Amino acid sequence: MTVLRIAQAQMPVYTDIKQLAGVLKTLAEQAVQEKASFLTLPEMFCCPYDVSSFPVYAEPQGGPVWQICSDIARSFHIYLSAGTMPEQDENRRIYNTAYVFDQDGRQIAKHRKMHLFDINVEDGQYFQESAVLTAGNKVTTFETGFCTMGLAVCYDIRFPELFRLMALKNARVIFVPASFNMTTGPMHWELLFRSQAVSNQVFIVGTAPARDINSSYISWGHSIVTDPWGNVLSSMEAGTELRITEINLEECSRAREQIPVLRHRREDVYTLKER
Ligand SMILES: O=C(O)CCC(=O)C(=O)O
Repeated sequence: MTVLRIAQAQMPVYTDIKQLAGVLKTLAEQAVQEKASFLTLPEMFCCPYDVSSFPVYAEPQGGPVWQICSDIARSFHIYLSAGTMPEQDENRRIYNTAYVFDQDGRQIAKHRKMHLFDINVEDGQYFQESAVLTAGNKVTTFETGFCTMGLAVCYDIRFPELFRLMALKNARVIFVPASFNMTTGPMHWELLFRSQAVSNQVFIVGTAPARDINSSYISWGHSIVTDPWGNVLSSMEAGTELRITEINLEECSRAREQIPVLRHRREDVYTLKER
């Protein structure tokens, strides 16, 4: 099948697990009514985006929020890109982790944010994820009934090598749960999504939390879908919204045939390899 419908939930952060379960159920119901095959959630949809909160809300893979997501995917028979949540491993290390579940509720992908968000912009945003988080070290692609897809988290979008490696593994759609801010959002959000999409001739689906001006970190919102030609197919404002976007996977092949940049790489001069 070449056409697929993606439902993106730009939603507030819910820390109460019962409330979260109810909201996700409603979102999944609406997504299914709209004939979407995928539902996507934002970065840290179940935990304030704040270094002091990550250890408080961290759970192991298979924990309560993970279980709710798996149940939602299975009950509504929908693929779920379950944003990210703080994940704690057996050594008490904490990661910013994205999971994807298939329509039977099985986990089919897991990506631990590979590039930690440590920035300090003069008169703007400061953040130091590395104060509490550990970086992942795997490039993540996975198979679906539609095509190979990829997964990255927010700041990862600034690293063209990662996106090129996913494209070389034949990813045609890349999910990016993300939460840019009021400094870097207006400057770089759309530019980065468009540039990674056009350079690698992939669809990129960026899903952000709804803006909450009372939180310590204010989300830019603007959840987005970009296509393999670098077009913006969908772009939200900052508020809560469930947005459906239809994508035609044929566009990936068309872009790659007509402007064959992946084939034109000069591997005799430079190489990019995954360790
Ligand atoms: O790269 C940026 O400007 C924002 C990144 C970010 O907010 C994040 O990684 O959570």
